[in-house]
Amino acid sequence: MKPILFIRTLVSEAHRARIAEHFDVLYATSAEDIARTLAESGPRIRAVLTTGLMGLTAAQIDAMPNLEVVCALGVGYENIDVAHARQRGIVLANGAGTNDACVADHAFALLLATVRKVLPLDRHTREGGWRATVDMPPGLTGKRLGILGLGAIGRQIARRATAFDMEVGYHSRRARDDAAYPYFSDILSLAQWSDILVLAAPGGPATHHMVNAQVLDALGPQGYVINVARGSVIDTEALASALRERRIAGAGLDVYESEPDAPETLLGFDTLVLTPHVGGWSPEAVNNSVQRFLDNTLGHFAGRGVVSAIPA
Ligand SMILES: NC(=O)C1=CN([C@@H]2O[C@H](COP(=O)(O)OP(=O)(O)OC[C@H]3O[C@@H](n4cnc5c(N)ncnc54)[C@H](O)[C@@H]3O)[C@@H](O)[C@H]2O)C=CC1
Ligand SMILES: O=C(O)C(=O)COP(=O)(O)O
Repeated sequence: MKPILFIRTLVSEAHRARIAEHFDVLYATSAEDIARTLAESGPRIRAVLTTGLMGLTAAQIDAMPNLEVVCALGVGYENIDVAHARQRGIVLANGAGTNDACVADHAFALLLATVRKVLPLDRHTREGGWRATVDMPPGLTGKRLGILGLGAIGRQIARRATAFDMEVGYHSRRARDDAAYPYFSDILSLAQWSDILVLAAPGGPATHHMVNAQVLDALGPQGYVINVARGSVIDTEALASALRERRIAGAGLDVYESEPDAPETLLGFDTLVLTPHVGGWSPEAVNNSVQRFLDNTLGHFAGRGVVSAIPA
């Protein structure tokens, strides 16, 4: 008999079919359907697939007394009640390293579009404008790129920046022995040094509003911020004020405090490039993440353990 898996986040039909070779799948994505599934089948569920955004609450965990393993499809797990799950002895795993290249590509897509003003120039061209009437956008060569979080994604961003002949610096919880880039012991000094600040650290309380008015002012009127991490890392109101008062030059955002909506206060700026949390979204990256989910859960049920446990 296959173990019963509850998928509580959007997963394509093709991927669900692949997963169903190994599990009996219960699939629910709306709040109502999730509540009904838990009420009807909670005790039968042995595994859950969710995401950082969709999470899993303590009450939901308690509705599944025989739950053994919870997996986040992607890397982030900020809305999974990890402490509660651990208390219950539930194994936790994520898709660490499955989408890093894709997210780094996307960070660069946002970075280039923002700094080289691609969207306003596209509009200008379609309206019959030509180059004499627009401000010259800056180039990237020789610019300083500051990275918050030199993990899997941060390193891929650093490699790409090096290929663009940019200087790279970073701030993480600690300096890394295996990275030659200059380390800054706090975000403020990194922002003071940087022309462009790229955020690639996890969400959650430790990074909440790390990028505030002071950090944006340290970046300065020629500075840019790119966020592919989590919306909570930037104080949205402080960013809106800095853009309105031109205290920074622009921003590129893939993630928001108000997901799944982009905040109203940001929609009017043409110094801003927005995408709807698609940084880890490519056929290749999603395939990797689904494969990792299978490796994790099948490893667990075969007694080998998961491949990428969420760190303690
Ligand atoms: N836009 C998107 O679609 C995606 C966003 N993400 C976000 O990016 C984050 C990072 O992903 P990975 O690089 O794969 O994870 P990772 O775990 O490999 O790297 C995280 C890095 O952040 C640093 N960090 C953690 N807490 C910190 C703190 N309080 N202050 C400073 N640095 C801190 C760590 O030291 C580490 O270097 C994920 O947690 C997720 O929130 C991840 C994938 C897709
Ligand atoms: O890997 C991550 O953390 C991501 O943000 C990717 O999105 P997802 O978790 O698949 O909703």
